[in-house]
Amino acid sequence: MTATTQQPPRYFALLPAAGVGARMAANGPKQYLTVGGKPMLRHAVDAFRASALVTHTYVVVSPDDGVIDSVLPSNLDGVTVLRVGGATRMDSVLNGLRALTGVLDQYDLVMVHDAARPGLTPALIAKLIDGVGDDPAGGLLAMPVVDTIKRSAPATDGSRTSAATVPRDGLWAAQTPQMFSYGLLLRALGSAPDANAITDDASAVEMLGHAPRLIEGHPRNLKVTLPADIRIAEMYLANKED
Ligand SMILES: Nc1ccn([C@@H]2O[C@H](COP(=O)(O)OP(=O)(O)OP(=O)(O)O)[C@@H](O)[C@H]2O)c(=O)n1
Ligand SMILES: C[C@](O)(CO)[C@H](O)COP(=O)(O)O
Repeated sequence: MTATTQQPPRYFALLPAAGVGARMAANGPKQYLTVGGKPMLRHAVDAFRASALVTHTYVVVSPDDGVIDSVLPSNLDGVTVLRVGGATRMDSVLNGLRALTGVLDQYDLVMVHDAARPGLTPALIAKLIDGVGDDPAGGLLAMPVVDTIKRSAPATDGSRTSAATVPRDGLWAAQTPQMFSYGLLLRALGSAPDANAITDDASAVEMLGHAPRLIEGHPRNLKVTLPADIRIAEMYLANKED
């Protein structure tokens, strides 16, 4: 009888960083805004570089990006830039995965993380990896919803009214990283019907009938979306314990 050997899992990071930051309305893409002393994208990349669990980090930028070389010099250990960004977040992630054909194995685990979440830490990366374990459906960081949730309706004067209160039981707000095997994520995003309707990776995996695990994240891992979020992110970045 021959003994079978099982390889330990390999973990990779893939950061979509090809957005324009329309809601931030800054002078350029928000992932390059300085928060807590360095570009937002650099914080996110450095969290993966600081994690002993992560083999390599890939960053997806627009083909015509003129800033990335100054933020991630080509001699930076453990990081590769892929100039294959697309029109939507889903397109950028899918293009990045396709560019890694032959580089990643279908069982390799890929953590997709927004460049616009600078508060990620190696401890949160380890918590996700530990929480998902060997679940073939993968999983994601997320936060249980704590506010009372309202469904709005338009008022005659153009403002909004509260039409109903939606039970918040069981509602979680998705964060990233979201981690899946390379093969599953490629299949899920490759078969998803509408790139504009897929706002995160887990939703494409759910469409294949899988139920990814929810692992509680942390408020410090907020996505910087609106101008006011910059100050909140800086508050967390100033305090490594949060
Ligand atoms: N075509 C796109 C759109 C988004 N992203 C990335 O996806 C992440 C999360 O998206 P979001 O916060 O929506 O970023 P933007 O699309 O830049 O912001 P906005 O929707 O306000 O334009 C960001 O790191 C962003 O750079 C991407 O790689 N490619
Ligand atoms: C992936 C994500 O960060 C999870 O919260 C989010 O879905 C990004 O897209 P959004 O359009 O900014 O909600």
